[in-house]
Amino acid sequence: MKVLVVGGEGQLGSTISELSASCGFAEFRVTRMEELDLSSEKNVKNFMSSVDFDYVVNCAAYTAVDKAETERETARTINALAPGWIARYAKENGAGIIHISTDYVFGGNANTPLAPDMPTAPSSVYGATKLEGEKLVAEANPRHLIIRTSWLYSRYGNNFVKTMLRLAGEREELSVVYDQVGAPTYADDLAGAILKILEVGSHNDKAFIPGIYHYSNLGVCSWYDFARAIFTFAGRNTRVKPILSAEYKTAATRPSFSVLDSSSIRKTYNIEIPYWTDSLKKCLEAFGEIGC
Ligand SMILES: NC(=O)C1=CN([C@@H]2O[C@H](COP(=O)(O)OP(=O)(O)OC[C@H]3O[C@@H](n4cnc5c(N)ncnc54)[C@H](OP(=O)(O)O)[C@@H]3O)[C@@H](O)[C@H]2O)C=CC1
Ligand SMILES: Cc1cn([C@H]2C[C@H](O)[C@@H](COP(=O)(O)OP(=O)(O)O[C@H]3O[C@@H](C)C(=O)[C@@H](O)[C@H]3O)O2)c(=O)[nH]c1=O
Ligand SMILES: [Mg+2]
Repeated sequence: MKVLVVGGEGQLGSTISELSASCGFAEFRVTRMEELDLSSEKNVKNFMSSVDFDYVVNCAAYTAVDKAETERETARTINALAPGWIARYAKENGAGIIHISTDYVFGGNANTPLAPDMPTAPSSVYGATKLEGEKLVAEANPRHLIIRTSWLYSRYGNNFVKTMLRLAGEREELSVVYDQVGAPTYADDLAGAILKILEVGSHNDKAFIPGIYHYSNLGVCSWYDFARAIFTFAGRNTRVKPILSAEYKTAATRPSFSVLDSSSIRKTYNIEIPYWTDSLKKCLEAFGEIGC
C-alpha cells in the first residue's frame, strides 16, 4: 500500500513521517511545502496526478488562530479549498483521504463531551474555515475519514507546551485562562492512531469506515491546568495565575468548552487512547525536560 502525507513539516506531519519509518505495512511519501504548495488547485492537481497512492493524509493547515482573523482568504484557501482539492484528486486516483480537523469547529456552549454529530458553531475564522474544509472533503470523496483533534503538541513546530517552557525562561509568573476547557493531544498518540487506521485499511478496504471521528487524549483540563502540569512535570518553579478569557485579549474567540468524545474512533478501530498527563510526561521526556 502507498500513503501520501501532505503537510509533512508541521507537528503532525513530522510525527507521522518519523513513526512511519518503522512501519512495515505501507510505503510512505511525505511532501513538504516546497514540493506541494497548496495555495492553488493547479499545484494540487499537477502533483497528485503525478504520484501513485492508495490513501492521502492531509496534515497541512493554516493554524495561526489569531492571525486567521485578518487573513481570512489565505486561511480559507489552506483550511477549506485545498482539502477539497486534495480529496477530489485522491478520488480521481481511486484513493481514500484522512483529513484532520479541530475542536474549534464547536461553539463551546456544551457541558458534556462532544460527539462527532453534535452541532458545530465556530467562533473564529480558523474554526469556520476548518469546518468548511470538512464539508468540502466529505463532498469530494466518499472514502474520507475526518478526525477532529484538540490542543495538539509535540516536539515539532509551535505549540502550547513549547510556549510555556519558553515563557518560563523569561518570567517568574504567567497568567493563563482557566475558563476554556478541553483536552491536550500528544501528536505521537494521534499519529499512532492514524497509522493503525491505515494498517486496518491496508488489510481490508471495507474496514476503512468513512465519517467524522474525534481523537483527543483522555481526560479534561483548562489551559491553566495544562500549564500547571507542564511546570510540575518539568520541575519548574514558575507560578501560574488563573485568569478569565476576558482578561487575556486575543483577536480570535476560543470555545469555552471543547472536550471531544473520542469513543467512536476507539471502538471502531480498537484504538487505546492514553490519559493526557501520561502523554504529557512522555513528551517532556522526549524534550529532555524529565529524567535527564
Ligand atoms: N495545532 C493544534 O493545536 C491543532 C491542530 N489541529 C489540526 O491538526 C492538523 C495538524 O496540525 P499541526 O501539525 O499542529 O499544524 P502545523 O501548523 O504544525 O502544520 C501545518 C503545516 O501546514 C503547512 N502549510 C501551511 N500552508 C501551506 C501551503 N500553502 N502549502 C503546503 N503546506 C502548507 C505549514 O507550513 P508553515 O508552517 O510553513 O506555514 C505547516 O508545516 C491541522 O489540520 C490542524 O488544523 C487540530 C486541533 C489542534
Ligand atoms: C501564551 C498564553 C496563552 N493563553 C491562552 C490563550 C488561549 O486561550 C489558550 C491557548 O493558547 P494558544 O495560543 O496556544 O492556543 P491556540 O492557538 O488557540 O490553540 C489552538 O490551536 C488550534 C490550531 C487548534 O486547532 C486548537 O485545538 C488549539 O490547540 O491559552 C494564556 O491564557 N496565557 C498565555 O500566556
Ligand atoms: Mg496557536
